[in-house]
Amino acid sequence: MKQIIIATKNRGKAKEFKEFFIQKNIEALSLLDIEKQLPDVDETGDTFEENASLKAEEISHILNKAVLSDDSGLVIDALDGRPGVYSARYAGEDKDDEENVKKVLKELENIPEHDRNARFVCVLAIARPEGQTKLVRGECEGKIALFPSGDNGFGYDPIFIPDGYQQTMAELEPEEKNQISHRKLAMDKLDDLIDILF
Ligand SMILES: O=c1nc[nH]c2c1ncn2[C@H]1C[C@H](O)[C@@H](COP(=O)(O)OP(=O)(O)OP(=O)(O)O)O1
Ligand SMILES: [Mg+2]
Repeated sequence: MKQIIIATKNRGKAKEFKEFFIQKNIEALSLLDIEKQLPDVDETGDTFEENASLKAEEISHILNKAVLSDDSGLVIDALDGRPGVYSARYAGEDKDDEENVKKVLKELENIPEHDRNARFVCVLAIARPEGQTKLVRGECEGKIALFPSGDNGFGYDPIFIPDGYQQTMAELEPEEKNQISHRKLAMDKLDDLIDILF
């Protein structure tokens, strides 16, 4: 089977990519599956595109192979777009999904339902030892719930209600999330580019 490397150390993302790629008969290996010790890439960019490029390019350079990376996060209108590119470290560098969720809910404490619009954003980058990095973006619109519910998924899933649904992403079955998510929408745009990985 063909294999691709996903430049991520996030277990939740890695699981979703394995599911997406297995449907294309491709095995997705994350940095958690690789013996070689790889650095945590500094995500110093101001945009998802910059950070996705940084991660893909650094890991591609070290492994001397084409790799795919994912930079993603939650953009909340009432918070002027925060946590945005800071989503993973919103409550501090020792990131913890639960603390991040708590901080967002606290900041939205007095915000009524109609002002809780948000979107999940996912930018995927393909970097190769030679050739320009390619980027695609997917977005999933929704609202921030008043309190967390559900045990599926990861990150901010327990507080994100996608448009058209009454449940949070964490209450959806993984298969349902994977049909509507920002990551799925970005994956769909990757289809035309995927051959450059091999
Ligand atoms: O589908 C999602 N459902 C819920 N939350 C999500 C999702 N997608 C991204 N998120 C949140 C998790 C994390 O707080 C941030 C990503 O940060 P981001 O730097 O891209 O990933 P990360 O540091 O966890 O792993 P890595 O950089 O190794 O890929 O957005
Ligand atoms: Mg990260």
